[in-house]
Amino acid sequence: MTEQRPIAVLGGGSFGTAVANLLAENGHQVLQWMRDPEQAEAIRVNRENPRYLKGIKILPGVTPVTDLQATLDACDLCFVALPSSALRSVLVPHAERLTGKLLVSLTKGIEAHTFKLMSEILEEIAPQARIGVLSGPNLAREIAEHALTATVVASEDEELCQRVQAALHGRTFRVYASADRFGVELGGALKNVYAIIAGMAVALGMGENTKSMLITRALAEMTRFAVNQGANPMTFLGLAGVGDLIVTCSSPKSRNYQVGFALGQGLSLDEAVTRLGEVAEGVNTLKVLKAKAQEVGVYMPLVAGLHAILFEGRTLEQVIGLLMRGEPKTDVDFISTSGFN
Ligand SMILES: NC(=O)C1=CN([C@@H]2O[C@H](COP(=O)(O)OP(=O)(O)OC[C@H]3O[C@@H](n4cnc5c(N)ncnc54)[C@H](O)[C@@H]3O)[C@@H](O)[C@H]2O)C=CC1
Ligand SMILES: O=C(CO)COP(=O)(O)O
Repeated sequence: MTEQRPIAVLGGGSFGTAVANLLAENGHQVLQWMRDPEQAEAIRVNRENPRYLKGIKILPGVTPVTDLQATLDACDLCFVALPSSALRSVLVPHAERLTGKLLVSLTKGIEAHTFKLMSEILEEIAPQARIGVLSGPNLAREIAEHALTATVVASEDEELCQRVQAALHGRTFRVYASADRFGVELGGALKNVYAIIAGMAVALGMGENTKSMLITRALAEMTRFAVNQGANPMTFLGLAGVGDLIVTCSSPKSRNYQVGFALGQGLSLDEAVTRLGEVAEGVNTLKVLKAKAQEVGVYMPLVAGLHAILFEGRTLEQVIGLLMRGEPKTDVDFISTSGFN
């Protein structure tokens, strides 16, 4: 299935640029929309996005554009790689143009105040659009450098999944399909919080046992929350769950991990975010997730602990003490404890 019309990628950051290049590599004409005309002009002239993906050659099939209306009119398939804080405000003025389009969110965040995932916002803005998400262990720079990578496209709309697979499958990029849009998207949003904790642990010189404990307990916590919200826990065993959790909690290339690392080095949250200069979705997700977990009564000690350090004036030592001395629990939530005599 070849796309007859150009494909849109909304967002001029690192992930939008990496995905635009992948599509162009597969022979598609890509309109990459960004809000900054100077950035678009620089990419047009130099074929590089120096602020967000320095050193990566942007292929001729990618055209940087700044007219969102014209971009949406020209395309049927549209990937949305905007920060979660911007997605709604960018698209609301163009709601009518989205009817019938295939909108695929690449954004891994949760909206403050509404607790909506990005595809839910898309659905609300454009009820007549066809909606999907793409999520997985997908560091933008590694994709751009052609590291072998896999991801998940998730939608109830099977044809949408097939079109995204056809558009993105390539020599170094493999796309799996899932019908569990909610679970896939939730996994991508939640793991950012734990990447901050993992970065912090590394900066503090903690060992591999600690990292493994963190990742595994993070998975337990994420899954517990997801099940409470109605998601299928099995999805968390896939690329968009444990896969993304591993890469983001292990890689200094992850921006959330970098924020955590800077915090572990003693920087304040503001300093850490400023030093990064890119989107770290986990900071906002932490705030909304802590409130939601409390509201629905889901036990999320790692989320509560990081929140206490960043926003409630607790010290790391106090939080570690509380976590390690917490009452004994069973290992895996979803295995019945009736096996004990
Ligand atoms: N970079 C990565 O490795 C991956 C990122 N993602 C997700 O993709 C989303 C976008 O992230 P990145 O591209 O990495 O961010 P980035 O920090 O590299 O770039 C953000 C881009 O958004 C633009 N932007 C900010 N506010 C805007 C607004 N109001 N209107 C229009 N454009 C605006 C900025 O100008 C910049 O071009 C995030 O939700 C992230 O979690 C998902 C997978 C991998
Ligand atoms: O989502 C990502 C990898 O899958 C990218 O993570 P960061 O936003 O932390 O860089």
